Amino acid sequence: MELKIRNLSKTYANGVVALDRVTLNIPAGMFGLLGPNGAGKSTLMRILATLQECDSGSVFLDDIDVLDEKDAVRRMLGYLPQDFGVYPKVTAYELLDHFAQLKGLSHKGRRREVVDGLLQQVNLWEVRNQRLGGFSGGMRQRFGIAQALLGDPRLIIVDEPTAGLDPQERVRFHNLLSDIGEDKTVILSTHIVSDVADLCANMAIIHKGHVLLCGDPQELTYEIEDYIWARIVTKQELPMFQKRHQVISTRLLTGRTLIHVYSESDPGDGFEPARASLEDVYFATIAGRFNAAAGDC
Ligand SMILES: Nc1ncnc2c1ncn2[C@@H]1O[C@H](COP(=O)(O)OP(=O)(O)OP(=O)(O)O)[C@@H](O)[C@H]1O
Repeated sequence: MELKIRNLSKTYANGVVALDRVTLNIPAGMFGLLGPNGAGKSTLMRILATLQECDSGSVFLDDIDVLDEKDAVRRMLGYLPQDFGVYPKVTAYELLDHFAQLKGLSHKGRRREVVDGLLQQVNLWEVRNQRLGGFSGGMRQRFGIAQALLGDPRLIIVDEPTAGLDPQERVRFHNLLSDIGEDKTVILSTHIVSDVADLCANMAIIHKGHVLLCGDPQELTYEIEDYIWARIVTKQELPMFQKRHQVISTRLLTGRTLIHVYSESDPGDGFEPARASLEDVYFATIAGRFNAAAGDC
């Protein structure tokens, strides 16, 4: 199954251009859509989930015209929105059972099987009779995945699911997503680079409504490897280095600052070749320095 997005554009009534001729191919498996706040990720996710209209462009899910055949898309779609709210006073079991009825699972025995199975899959079986209001952020997000999986969707869209989760909950959530991702198309929108580095076989970076880069995260990291240089500087030295070099990231390291710069040749000034990571790819791309695969998305 492949999702083909062509020249998708959306301008809001206030004049903000959220998407500007976005073109992307999204194959089966886990796909990461990475971009800073305001990049246009949620707008794109909502259009793909048939919840919002675009101005122009086309989207095809294999043969299905996503912008036109909304009912067909909805039958094979699972969606976890960024602001997924739950009713605090009902239990996990009751709410999932309710969503299952809305999805058309009218046969009681069959519904019970599906709801039981999903609660086990997302590891909420033990707490199924507890009220959702008492759930942690991670538990709530896992519940969100359970409802997105109702009806056995082939396309799953999750919008910024790990924001606000603690590291342990994030790992748990990653494991859950990677299990699902094996035989479906999962689009994960996020501004957290490690979500994509840990999980996704393919990715795109979106910024100010434009797709800047796409490809395999490991290959992209490999491509940038020779251009990333590091050194430690003091707080006072930092502005000088920022003036003289293309600094793409700064990180505090026991009171001092580790900086990474992008340079196609040895930048001198005491820099050493650094081991590149997807974070370097991300920051260099956002800074307009790296566009290895632009145009091939
Ligand atoms: N309903 C709306 N009306 C006007 N502008 C909007 C609307 N929704 C989003 N925008 C603007 O469109 C741009 C893209 O927003 P969008 O929510 O798609 O980005 P995002 O990448 O998902 O960011 P975030 O992580 O902050 O949600 C932003 O500048 C945002 O302020």
